[in-house]
Amino acid sequence: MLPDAPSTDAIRVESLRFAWPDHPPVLDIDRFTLARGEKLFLRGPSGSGKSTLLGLIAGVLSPETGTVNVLGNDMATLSAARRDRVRADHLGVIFQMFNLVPYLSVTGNVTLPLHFSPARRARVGKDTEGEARRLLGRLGLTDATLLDRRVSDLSVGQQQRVAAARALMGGPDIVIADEPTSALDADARDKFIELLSEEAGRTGAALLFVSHDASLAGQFDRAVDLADINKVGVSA
Ligand SMILES: Nc1ncnc2c1ncn2[C@@H]1O[C@H](COP(=O)(O)OP(=O)(O)OP(=O)(O)O)[C@@H](O)[C@H]1O
Repeated sequence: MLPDAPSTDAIRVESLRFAWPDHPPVLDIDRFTLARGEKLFLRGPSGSGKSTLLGLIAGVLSPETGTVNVLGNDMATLSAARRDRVRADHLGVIFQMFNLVPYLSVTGNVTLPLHFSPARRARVGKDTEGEARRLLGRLGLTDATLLDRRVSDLSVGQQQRVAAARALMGGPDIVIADEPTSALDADARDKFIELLSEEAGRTGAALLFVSHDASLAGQFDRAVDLADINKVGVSA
């Protein structure tokens, strides 16, 4: 695979419009950027289009008009295979509902991205289970007896740490977190963001953290309100 074109932006969205089929527009954004290595907080109320924007950035949705550029790649013009490759090699996503594979162990879930990305596997080296243990430890899951347990047996807070370790596995350039802290109390939430941010910083990954909770903004380099960049108003 050819290297991605150099770009100072990790994500650059320009003149983006998107509507779900048979619905009024959800997003109309002139410009939105995430710099490489930047830790950005994106706030917006429920239903304002945050997950939709993340779907466009990840290339699972296509804009009606405009461009979504990820690490120099215009996602809409890539072949489906190339888009999958950009996603697998460069993006680590913590989903709202975690999307862990329930029948796999903790280690099996954390090492999963390596099966889809030779680039990420190469960055980790041979000891993939050791790296899974290290990441889980850094995120506060230090109990070694958990590693072989099915993720469905874990608490929500523990599952969240597994999801974060999976996103960070193999040093992606961009870590995207879609409202992953709503199940946690304030102390656990702040600690989780601190650890996630530290670990992303260690590898120079950019962090895009999305939430409705404005009180989290102080933990990031920069905060953006979706309402300030999206020309489609929220009626709710
Ligand atoms: N698959 C879909 N088909 C049709 N409409 C959708 C679909 N997914 C989301 N929407 C609509 O798009 C709008 C934005 O939803 P989205 O999930 O992006 O918001 P959000 O800000 O992430 O909300 P939340 O914080 O509750 O997750 C909502 O009006 C929603 O009903």
